[in-house]
Amino acid sequence: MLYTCTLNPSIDYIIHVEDFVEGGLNRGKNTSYYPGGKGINVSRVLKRLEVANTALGFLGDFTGDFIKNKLHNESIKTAFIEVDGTTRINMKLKASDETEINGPGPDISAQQLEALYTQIRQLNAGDFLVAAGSIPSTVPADFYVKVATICAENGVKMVADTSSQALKEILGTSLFLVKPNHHELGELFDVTIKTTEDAITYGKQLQQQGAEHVLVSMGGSGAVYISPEACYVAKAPVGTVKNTVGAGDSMVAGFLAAYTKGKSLEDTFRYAIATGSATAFQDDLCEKKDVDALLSTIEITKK
Ligand SMILES: Nc1ncnc2c1ncn2[C@@H]1O[C@H](COP(=O)(O)OP(=O)(O)OP(=O)(O)O)[C@@H](O)[C@H]1O
Ligand SMILES: O=P(O)(O)OC[C@@]1(O)O[C@H](CO)[C@@H](O)[C@@H]1O
Repeated sequence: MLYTCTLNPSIDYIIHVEDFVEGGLNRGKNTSYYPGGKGINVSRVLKRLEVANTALGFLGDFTGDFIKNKLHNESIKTAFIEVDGTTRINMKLKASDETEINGPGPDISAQQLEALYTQIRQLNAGDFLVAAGSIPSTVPADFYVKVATICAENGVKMVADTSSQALKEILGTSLFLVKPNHHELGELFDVTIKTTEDAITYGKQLQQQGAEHVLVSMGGSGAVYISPEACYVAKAPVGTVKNTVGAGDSMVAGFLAAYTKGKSLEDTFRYAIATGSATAFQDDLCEKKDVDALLSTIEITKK
């Protein structure tokens, strides 16, 4: 079974503003509301790629209900723990640049956190757990370390997509997949990643520290994949970019969908890139047909 865990879900409120003026009254043109948060994005894309999964994490109040209802409408199983505060609304402002304002999220009590650890302890060997996104300020900073330890003890394959600080802390435990973008990878080693060669060099160091599969995403420049067997590089397909929010999460979902369906590692990488880019070319997250349409355009080089 596949599970995702989002400690701090969000409604992503996307608003397009022409000629944005800081400090002035701006009138938005089109607006959309999507269930968001990194793990939830992974759940939604996995479902669209026909992979059943269950979304875990914390939700509260009317914004939490919105997210739960949307996920149920998409036939995604959920086992969220209810909290007293209000799940956040993250604003994604589309003007000449993309600006994001992510809220802090509701408080999580020690009992609510313990309830989540109990759920994670109940996962079985061979299950996958995608733990993704920021840690709310009321959750101890060692959350990912604890989850990685529980997963390692129980044979659960953990996928981590989080900040470079949280990633730094879990290195050394056995992880199935990590997917930093090139900025996060650079922060981890206090360097600037400029080229695919740099990404391979530092991605290999992540692998030596316990991550079986390492994907380094590089936005419109594509990605690098350090597999247990070889390194692969791919350019991103060319298209009209509409919304890159969730492109990285989609890449993780694409990787897991292909991997769990038994594709070769090279084809798994191809599917991951296609899924990330298919989302970048849509307003919402991609559908399977969008991914399939891009597959033949992706060239992979083995390094
Ligand atoms: N401008 C783009 N054009 C084509 N593909 C893109 C573009 N931006 C992102 N992608 C695709 O999505 C993948 C992941 O993108 P990116 O490196 O931006 O992830 P990220 O920083 O984790 O994103 P996020 O946190 O918003 O989910 C890329 O490897 C690429 O396949
Ligand atoms: O504040 P965090 O948890 O770091 O990131 C949250 C978020 O920006 O990440 C997703 C895109 O990856 C969005 O759906 C969501 O708004």
